[in-house]
Amino acid sequence: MYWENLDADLRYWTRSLRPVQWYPGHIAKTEKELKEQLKLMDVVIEVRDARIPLATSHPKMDSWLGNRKRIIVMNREDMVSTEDRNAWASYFANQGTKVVYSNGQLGMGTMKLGRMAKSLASTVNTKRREKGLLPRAVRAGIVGYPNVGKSSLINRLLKRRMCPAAPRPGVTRELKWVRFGNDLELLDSPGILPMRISDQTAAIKLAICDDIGERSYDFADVAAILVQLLVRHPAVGPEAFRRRYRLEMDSDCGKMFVTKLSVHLFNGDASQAAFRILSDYRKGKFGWVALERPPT
Ligand SMILES: Nc1nc2c(ncn2[C@@H]2O[C@H](COP(=O)(O)OP(=O)(O)OP(=O)(O)O)[C@@H](O)[C@H]2O)c(=O)[nH]1
Repeated sequence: MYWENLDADLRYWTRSLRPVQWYPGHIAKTEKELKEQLKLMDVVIEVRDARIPLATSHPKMDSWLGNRKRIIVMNREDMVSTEDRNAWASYFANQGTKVVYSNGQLGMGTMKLGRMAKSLASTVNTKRREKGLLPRAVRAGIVGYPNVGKSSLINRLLKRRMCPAAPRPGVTRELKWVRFGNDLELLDSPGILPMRISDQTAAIKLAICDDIGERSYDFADVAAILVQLLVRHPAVGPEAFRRRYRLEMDSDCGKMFVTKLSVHLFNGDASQAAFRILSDYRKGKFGWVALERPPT
């Protein structure tokens, strides 16, 4: 029931909030360049946040890819439960989509990703050989929303720090080619986002998961929605809040809880209370739970 009602609830809760919008100049520039560069790719590696695989899928990606081969990387696999992971694995398997689960921080999944990219693109060199040409390195483009872990994955694949990785969105500013052995070339790119996020439920999830610039949203609004999501979540519930903050939930209204916590711990500063709740979710203090399950 929880997952079936979630989107309708979210739409209802977000309808009166200030829209979350974030489209910094470097993202606009990237989108243009990336569209050109994608034409050169043999395979595209699309990195998503495993907690919100739908909200981190770009609406234009399918049309940019055409019939180019694609691998979906579900990064931050450590931040979801086994049930979440299994649900998405069978969803993608049913669609026939190639998926790799990974942890960009520890490097899990990166070897498999490298192997899969090379094998998916092996036809490139078969064709070249037929034409009497020498083989060339396979070109793989790594694309995805800001902060989902693209640079971390590349650094892990290469086993060295080639691309700056940081715990905030918008760090990678330029497209950058890096070589992986003799047979794979990777293109790291800054995060991309739609110019207008038409679906505000997706925008709120991006804010909760720290995949969008902090200045684009109001902490207290976003934390209030997160509380409402978690209180209803079968694996979290009000008890988790009571234990963590030693505070009773008087209702399932998130805004009221944020206010109560602010009085209890932060001299009435709602923004600080909201930030605490958001960072506790991001650190897994309510357990590792995804915010999306596959559509049924
Ligand atoms: N827990 C966890 N953290 C991760 C994982 N992958 C990356 N991170 C962290 O997430 C943050 C963002 O990672 P980056 O690699 O900078 O993300 P990016 O997609 O290149 O970001 P932009 O440069 O904004 O496009 C860093 O603090 C990483 O350490 C993961 O699988 N699990």
